[in-house]
Amino acid sequence: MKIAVLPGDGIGPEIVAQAVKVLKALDLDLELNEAPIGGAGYEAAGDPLPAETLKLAKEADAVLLGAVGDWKYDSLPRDQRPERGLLRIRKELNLFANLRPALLYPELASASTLKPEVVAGLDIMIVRELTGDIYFGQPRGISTLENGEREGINTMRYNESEIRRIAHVAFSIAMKRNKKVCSVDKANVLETTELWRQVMIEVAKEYPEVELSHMYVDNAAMQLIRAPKQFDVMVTGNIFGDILSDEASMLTGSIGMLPSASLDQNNKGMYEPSHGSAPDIAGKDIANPLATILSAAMLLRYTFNDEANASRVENAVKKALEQGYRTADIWTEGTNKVKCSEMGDAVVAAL
Ligand SMILES: NC(=O)c1ccc[n+]([C@@H]2O[C@H](COP(=O)([O-])OP(=O)(O)OC[C@H]3O[C@@H](n4cnc5c(N)ncnc54)[C@H](O)[C@@H]3O)[C@@H](O)[C@H]2O)c1
Ligand SMILES: CC(C)[C@H](C(=O)O)[C@@H](O)C(=O)O
Ligand SMILES: [Mg+2]
Repeated sequence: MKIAVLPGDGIGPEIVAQAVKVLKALDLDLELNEAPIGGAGYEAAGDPLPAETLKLAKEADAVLLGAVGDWKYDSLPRDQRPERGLLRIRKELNLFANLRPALLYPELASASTLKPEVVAGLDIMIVRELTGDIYFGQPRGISTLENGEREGINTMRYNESEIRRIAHVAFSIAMKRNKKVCSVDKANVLETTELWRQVMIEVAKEYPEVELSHMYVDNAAMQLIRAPKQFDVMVTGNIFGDILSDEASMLTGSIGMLPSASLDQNNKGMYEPSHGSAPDIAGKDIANPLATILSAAMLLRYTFNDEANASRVENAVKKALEQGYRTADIWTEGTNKVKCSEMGDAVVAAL
């Protein structure tokens, strides 16, 4: 198994080290190759996605990524900023399907800011389209108008085939779950998402067993907090999925619990936590590494088809939580507050 390991910035190196520790403890035939991305790529090669890093990622079966970004790069030209490196690698590898499972481990019911009964038993799969939408649409930029005023522009854009392929991913996943897909759009206002809705309805005909519903994104944001367990699979575009997945992470106790898989048509994938580089807590060994460890489990499941080891890692996470280990973000009275590296050790010990 050839894995490109891209720790990135901020807490990236700390959390990726824990996931690597867990993967190594599994006794698999692993070839791990590390390379810089994001701010680390800019420092090393003047490019947030250095050519060497991209080559390594393309040659690997899968990519394990930490996070990118730091405030100190915010004044760089946009193409040199860390986030652009992440967007480019997603596009270059054609990782159009971003799976973000929001699953509540029962031990963390009281770590959520919502009432335990609202979140108990939560198990939502957010399917976010990842290589289209306003993130990539042209034209974009900031220009100066004739009257001297500046104008910022981004273009929300989806073509039919992009919507169709993410719809198939969502419906196929729903077939293995509770057979419910909620498509989230803003079809009452935006033509892009009016087309999104039309294509969802067309594709749904190929999956007669799956119940398709539609929800406007503003209502979806509210429903996720009001009654999150009504959802099974949620499918949505890039920007709405970015926002709703951060929101959903809090249902699981912390943003530090939400893993992700970004897949191409052949399940080659990049695996990363849904959260960012958390510059506010970087370098202190206090970040929650579980989202990254759970992303490594997704790597085993989706790219290597190794359900046994994927479940082994997930069960070890569950056991570590049952044993009372908690990083600061999920700590509650009566549990054992541990550092990031100690949480990694606890998961390894529970394998
Ligand atoms: N996929 C990615 O690489 C990714 C995702 C989101 C944001 N970013 C970037 O990260 C930087 C910081 O962005 P932000 O502050 O808006 O979002 P963030 O997700 O980095 O942090 C938001 C808050 O959540 C906390 N947090 C995040 N991950 C945590 C973890 N594992 N354990 C404990 N607490 C955690 C942080 O301390 C912070 O208070 C920016 O440069 C942004 O562009 C990168
Ligand atoms: C850092 C940023 C480019 C990224 C995104 O918006 O996709 C992040 O927020 C995420 O959710 O992975
Ligand atoms: Mg995000």
